[in-house]
Amino acid sequence: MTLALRDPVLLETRAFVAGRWQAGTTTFDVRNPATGDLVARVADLGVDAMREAIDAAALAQKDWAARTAKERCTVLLGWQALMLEKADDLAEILTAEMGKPLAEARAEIVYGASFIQWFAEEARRVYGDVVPGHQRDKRILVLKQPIGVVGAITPWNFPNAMIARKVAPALAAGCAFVGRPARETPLSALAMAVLAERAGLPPGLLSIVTGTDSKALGLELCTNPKVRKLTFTGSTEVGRILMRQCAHDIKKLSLELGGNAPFIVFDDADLDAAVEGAIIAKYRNSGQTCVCANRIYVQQGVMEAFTDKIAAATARLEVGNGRDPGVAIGPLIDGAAVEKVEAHVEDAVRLGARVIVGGSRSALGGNYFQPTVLAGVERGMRILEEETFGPVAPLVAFESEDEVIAMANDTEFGLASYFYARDLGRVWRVAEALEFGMVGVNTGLISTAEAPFGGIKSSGLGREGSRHGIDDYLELKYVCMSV
Ligand SMILES: NC(=O)C1=CN([C@@H]2O[C@H](COP(=O)(O)OP(=O)(O)OC[C@H]3O[C@@H](n4cnc5c(N)ncnc54)[C@H](OP(=O)(O)O)[C@@H]3O)[C@@H](O)[C@H]2O)C=CC1
Ligand SMILES: O=C(O)[C@H](O)CS(=O)(=O)O
Repeated sequence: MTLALRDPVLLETRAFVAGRWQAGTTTFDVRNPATGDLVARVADLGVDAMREAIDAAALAQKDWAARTAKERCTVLLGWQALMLEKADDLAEILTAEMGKPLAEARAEIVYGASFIQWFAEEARRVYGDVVPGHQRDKRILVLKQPIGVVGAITPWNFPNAMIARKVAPALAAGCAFVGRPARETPLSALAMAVLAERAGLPPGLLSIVTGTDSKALGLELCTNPKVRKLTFTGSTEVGRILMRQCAHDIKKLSLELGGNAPFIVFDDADLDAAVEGAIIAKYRNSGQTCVCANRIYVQQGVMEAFTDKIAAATARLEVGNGRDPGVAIGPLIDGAAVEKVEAHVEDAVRLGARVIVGGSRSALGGNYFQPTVLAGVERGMRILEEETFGPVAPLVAFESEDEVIAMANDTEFGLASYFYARDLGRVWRVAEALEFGMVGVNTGLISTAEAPFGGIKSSGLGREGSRHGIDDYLELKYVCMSV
């Protein structure tokens, strides 16, 4: 498969390790989820390369931290500008390796670049404190200093933005960064590294180590004492493994894990707005985001009207190759993902749910699944208990506010949640009662660099974005000065 890139150099297949492009001795295939076509063969590196990257990062970080915040800001803004300038090429690469519709891929590039801009600006506002002394001869200072070398492990569903959301605060804070992208989607991260080098990031400060042995590469990041922080986005199951592996060194951790977002439609909602929000919250990235609406609760009095509207809107979603104009639902990442979605639908139907739209694999075959609306979904069905990570909207009826709050909170996860209502008292009560890190009120799209993205309970630790996001890459130092 040949990509039509204006800047073909961006399709880099070597790993970026310690300031050098390394081809390694073996490669692994990256295939297009839409067609199965080979996109590229990428360097398959191992633990030796990871150690080399970490060693180089530790050296480069000292000088980077010694630069002024304005100097770091300037380099990062140059990188951001290059990402935007090359957005079309970066989107082509992203869609080829991950499958999302081209318009969504381009939006992801802009989203990723917004984190680099945001934290470039935040770099210059990392303020410490001067505290009134506790004794006449004491002066108290609080310094904020970069934590050091940061390791990152990122998933396939946002192969640009999940790197950007981590590397931006890390570099802005004065840290160094060693990233290991998912085997399915390494090309977006490598293209970002090409642009980082062009932007003037010092050699060794940023490494992207590609390889199929995710366990060994991850273990090195977790256990190498030079790595002072690990940031991970992916499943809760893997997050637990990484957390255990980091325990020996007491590494600082940021974990963006799984979700099971409720989407609640009250009887005082603007139903057309609620349907628009549900379509975005459910079907963005073909349902493969951790903040997708996984459960849709509709108050009984508006269930029929809402079902008709969301069914009509879902039926209009075109399924196909993400490169084709007008496609809203691309392929899922692989066959296992399709099998999981299919199993959730089959389980729900077996237990009494009704298919209103879709309900099975697309006639296109391969990794395509029809956007689906299920009615009559009830507790005990897998589709409510587990994260589907696919284009299926399960509708659950409820009667009262208290009932739906209890159902919405009845999950180990606590990442995103959404509800539509217009009564002011209800909006306050529900927003405060939902046990999630993020609440969308009358909107189905909440992710932005300005806001703290993250969850509670089994959805993870820490926040990415906002003025809070850089704190996870800093250490506080208390200086008590006797004068
Ligand atoms: N909270 C959030 O922002 C997000 C959460 N997620 C969650 O992740 C899941 C889907 O994404 P998915 O990529 O399949 O998640 P996984 O957790 O399977 O994989 C995420 C990353 O971890 C790597 N990995 C897997 N096992 C290990 C290990 N033992 N040690 C080190 N690294 C490992 C993978 O590499 P490889 O693929 O090469 O094995 C990949 O790069 C869903 O639950 C979703 O909710 C996903 C994205 C965002
Ligand atoms: O990985 C994800 O699912 C992203 O965090 C979703 S978002 O940031 O694009 O909303």
